[in-house]
Amino acid sequence: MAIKLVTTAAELRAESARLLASKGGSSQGLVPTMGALHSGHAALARTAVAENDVVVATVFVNPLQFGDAVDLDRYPRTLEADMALLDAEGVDLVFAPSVDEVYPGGQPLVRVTAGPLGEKWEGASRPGHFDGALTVVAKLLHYGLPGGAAADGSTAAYRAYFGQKDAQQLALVRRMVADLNFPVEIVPVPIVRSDDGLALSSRNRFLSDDERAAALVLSRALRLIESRANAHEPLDLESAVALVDSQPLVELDYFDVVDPVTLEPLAENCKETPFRGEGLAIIAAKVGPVRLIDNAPLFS
Ligand SMILES: Nc1ncnc2c1ncn2[C@@H]1O[C@H](COP(=O)(O)OP(=O)(O)OP(=O)(O)O)[C@@H](O)[C@H]1O
Ligand SMILES: CC(C)(CO)[C@@H](O)C(=O)[O-]
Ligand code: BAL
Repeated sequence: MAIKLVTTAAELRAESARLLASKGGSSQGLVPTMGALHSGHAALARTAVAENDVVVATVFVNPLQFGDAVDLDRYPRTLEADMALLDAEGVDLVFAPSVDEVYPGGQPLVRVTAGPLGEKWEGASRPGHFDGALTVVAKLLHYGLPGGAAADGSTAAYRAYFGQKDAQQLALVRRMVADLNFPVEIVPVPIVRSDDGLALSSRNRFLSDDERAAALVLSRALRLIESRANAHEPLDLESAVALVDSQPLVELDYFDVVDPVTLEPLAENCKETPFRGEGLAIIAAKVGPVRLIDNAPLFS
């Protein structure tokens, strides 16, 4: 394997500086993950490798963003397989720190607050989740800063890659980077799905065969809304909700069409009259033991 594993911030900076110097590189990409990698993560890594001279992936299951201790304990940890997947995509470095490395004094006293955008949708079901996620993303973005400077004193361009599957997380990361002037470009990567439409997620492995089959109703409901938007028809959310509700193994949490930046619901008249404009259809549901999220951008 060409890929190298580092576990401390000091090693990461030194290796990043060494690689940028040896490749004569002028850009570094960061791919933050919680591990248990699948083809969705591979797409993030592939995009980062195509656009940067040096690519760092991080694998860290962040306790701060889990409200539920059971969810944290059972979160899959598969570092060896993760390294092989990232190596195959051409990633240079994997940063997989311990909890002590990231939070040496225990839980941090000072944290990032996600604000009102962090309290709706996923935030309403997972209180504190986005404060925890943004706090670690802030730290990861700092860890992943390109090491060293080129001989002419210039520093490398810096990009970080996030999946559109976690649309609220992406919107919040963009706000944090804009509001707090982080020197990094945030690059969104489209959702990767199974052939049958299910959005890939590390948690899908906890679905039974029946639950997995039932979970397909999420992407089907999104496709319904998407086809109506494309045809400039009224979105008729009620009938899509009824489709989800017809599936007894699926417990719907929310389904709405929102502004893609603010995540505020579009006005009712935008949903009830022939659709024109831009929106994001978002859905979350519990299927058996797993909370699933999915979304679809609408342009018309
Ligand atoms: N199917 C997917 N398509 C594109 N990006 C994805 C997909 N799944 C995850 N990602 C992105 O990968 C990054 C790391 O996500 P994470 O490690 O939480 O994986 P995950 O599969 O979303 O896990 P879980 O669903 O269990 O939270 C995030 O930016 C996330 O949006
Ligand atoms: C961005 C992230 C790696 C922070 O822990 C996590 O929320 C995730 O995997 O989406
Ligand atoms: N992919 C989002 C991280 C989480 O579910 O905690």
